[in-house]
Amino acid sequence: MDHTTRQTSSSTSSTRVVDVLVPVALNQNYSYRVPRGMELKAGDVVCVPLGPREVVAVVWAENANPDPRLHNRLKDVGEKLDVPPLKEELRSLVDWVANYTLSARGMVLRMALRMGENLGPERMRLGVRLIGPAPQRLTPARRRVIEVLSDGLLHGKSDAAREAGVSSGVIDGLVDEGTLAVEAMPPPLAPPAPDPSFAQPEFSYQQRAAVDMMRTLAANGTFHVALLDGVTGSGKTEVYFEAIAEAVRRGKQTLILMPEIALTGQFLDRFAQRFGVRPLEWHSELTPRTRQRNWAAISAGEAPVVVGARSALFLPYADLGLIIVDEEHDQAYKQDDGAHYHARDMAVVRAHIAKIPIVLASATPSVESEVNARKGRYQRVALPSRFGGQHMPHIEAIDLRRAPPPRGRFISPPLAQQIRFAIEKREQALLFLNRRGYAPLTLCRACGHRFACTICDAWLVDHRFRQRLVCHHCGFSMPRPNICPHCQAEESLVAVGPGVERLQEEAAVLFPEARTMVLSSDLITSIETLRSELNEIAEGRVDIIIGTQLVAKGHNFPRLNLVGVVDADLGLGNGDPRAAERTFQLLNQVIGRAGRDQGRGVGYLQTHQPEHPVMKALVANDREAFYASEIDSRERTGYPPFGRLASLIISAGDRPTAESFARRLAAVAPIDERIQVLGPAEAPLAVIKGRYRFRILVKSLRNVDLSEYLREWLAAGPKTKGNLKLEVDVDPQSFL
Ligand SMILES: Nc1ncnc2c1ncn2[C@@H]1O[C@H](COP(=O)(O)OP(=O)(O)OP(=O)(O)O)[C@@H](O)[C@H]1O
Ligand SMILES: [Zn+2]
Repeated sequence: MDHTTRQTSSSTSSTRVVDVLVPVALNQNYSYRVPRGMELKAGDVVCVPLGPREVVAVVWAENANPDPRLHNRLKDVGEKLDVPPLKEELRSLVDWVANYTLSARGMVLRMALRMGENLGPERMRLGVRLIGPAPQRLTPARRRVIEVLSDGLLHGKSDAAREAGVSSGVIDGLVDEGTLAVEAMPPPLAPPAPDPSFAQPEFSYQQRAAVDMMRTLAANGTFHVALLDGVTGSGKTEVYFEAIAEAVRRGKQTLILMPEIALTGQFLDRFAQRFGVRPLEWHSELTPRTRQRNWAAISAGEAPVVVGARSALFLPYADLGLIIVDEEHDQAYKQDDGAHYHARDMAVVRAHIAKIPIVLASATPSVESEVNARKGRYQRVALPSRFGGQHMPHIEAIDLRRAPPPRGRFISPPLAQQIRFAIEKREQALLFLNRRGYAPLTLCRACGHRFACTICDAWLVDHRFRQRLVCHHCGFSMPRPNICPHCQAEESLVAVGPGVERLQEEAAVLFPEARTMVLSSDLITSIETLRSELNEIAEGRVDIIIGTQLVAKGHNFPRLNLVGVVDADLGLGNGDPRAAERTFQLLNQVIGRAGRDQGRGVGYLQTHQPEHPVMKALVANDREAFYASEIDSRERTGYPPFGRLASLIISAGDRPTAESFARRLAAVAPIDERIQVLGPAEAPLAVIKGRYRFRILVKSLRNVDLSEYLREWLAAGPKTKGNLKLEVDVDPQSFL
């Protein structure tokens, strides 16, 4: 951002007052006087004093009737920043999301203002150029530098040092000798815009119909929701690229939301193959400087296509014309700390406010989107078969009651046999287990002592690679002791149950010649290393991939034909109303990694309940059966989308305080026959980080304004004091 041209306040103030929203945990606007000579309108980004600090904030409205008695106590707007104003469309979104989720408006605004305002101006980059003869004392290092610069062009100073393999001191020495000259580097050129005609693929007959719908939707440019519902490997990405191409042709910006940044690596390359350049990225791993540049490019309209994680939804696009939500069913779209919002749902809201089209893409749509498509509220764009004549994977259940693995092992004999065949055919196998670490529980064989977190209601998970026992809820960790702390027995501790690290150990014993790789979010050191590991897999340099849900979605590994789900029952039966949906989606996604390129994909589900409707639907490749039964049961029980839910989570440093507050709150819930208030009940995760937790579940008919009901209730209810905390989660995804 360029701060060089800005208007600063003059000492004399007019009587004009504006209402400003500051990005802190506050709901209301603050009034500020407008210094004489400063032009301000709604949406302008300003600096204002807030207590002892100056904060970047946004003018929300003119205050036509300021209270004259307050006038002398108001502070002046400090300065107006030279950035484009936040458009009406984005301000409405901030208000809408805050109102719906009961979050402070300032906290929602904050997501739009991640512009890196405290970084200061960019440092000028210095370059060097060869201008004079070689010096008398010509060391090998100096010779290498001269060689690198022999083209006579300006090279970045640090680039030149790196290329020549020397320290910057060697370069400075050559500058002193008059061999090289230092010059300022010109500012980096903006990357070229994506070229919509760069490399358009040939589409199959089935894809062509979908592509036509995508182009029409993007060309019409009005609010419209399409559900791009295509089986894994059907070419959804290629198809929605055509909507993007159309938006680019029309000079509009596109936002592509992805549930996880882990997925974006291969995606960036595929995008570049289609459009000639990579899109701009937006996620939490960007360096502050890149974030600053990208924010500026997005708000100036210089970024035609942005791919990002959920927070990218709140950026100030100059001219947004299309939103794509990839893997729309993914629960990672729900943010559960700070403002609780669902990025897919809020993306539909943004599209509606901005009057632009939106595409929700998935092989296993959420039940909500599926119902919307069935009712005709969303347009279904279907790709029912895979691209290039590839078959859908064949799925079989392995009944663990009949074919159990040997004691202390987790891979059943039939699955081991299939992995062996795959390796012999020089194909890859993926073992999927959604459990990080080595073992979910450690206990003492002598006294039965189980290692639990001291401040959470959770077992400590054994992480052998890090050699620690770790709490997955608060991050507490300790070395794995040699002696039981309870009975002092030696060598008595045993790992119970599998995690991905333990599976790798088992795979190494079963298939000693195979190259294995574990992929799990806790083992990722940086997004770059993850991307290179995923590349290694794609290039076939790994035989057995062992992974958590990190590998389940979106990836394209050409040599992978076998997927073994080690514990298909893991996500079922935990009391979560969405357990069946989640399990169906996740297993469908992970098995969908198989057989995408050549050969037939197969998936094996190790399960204790092969007769469960989810397993039966997967084995029969009958998604209709799954949706029919799930939709029917939601309708009967009044669960979303046929009814609405909200959670109130009350926590405190001690149990009685949390419980009594929760009871008092529940007692004053307004009576409404359309609404049920369930609880309070102790949360399934009763203690996290030393905080005792209770939950109240609110369930209503579909047509009730649940947010408004909650607001009235909370306004009348007891106030939180001390370390009591009340969190509101509208449309909860987690019930823990
Ligand atoms: N028209 C096409 N021409 C060439 N290749 C294509 C075409 N359509 C799809 N493909 C290729 O088929 C593979 C699967 O496509 P893609 O990844 O878009 O499917 P998808 O539906 O997004 O899958 P998933 O839901 O499993 O992530 C990719 O390698 C893609 O490049
Ligand atoms: Zn803990």
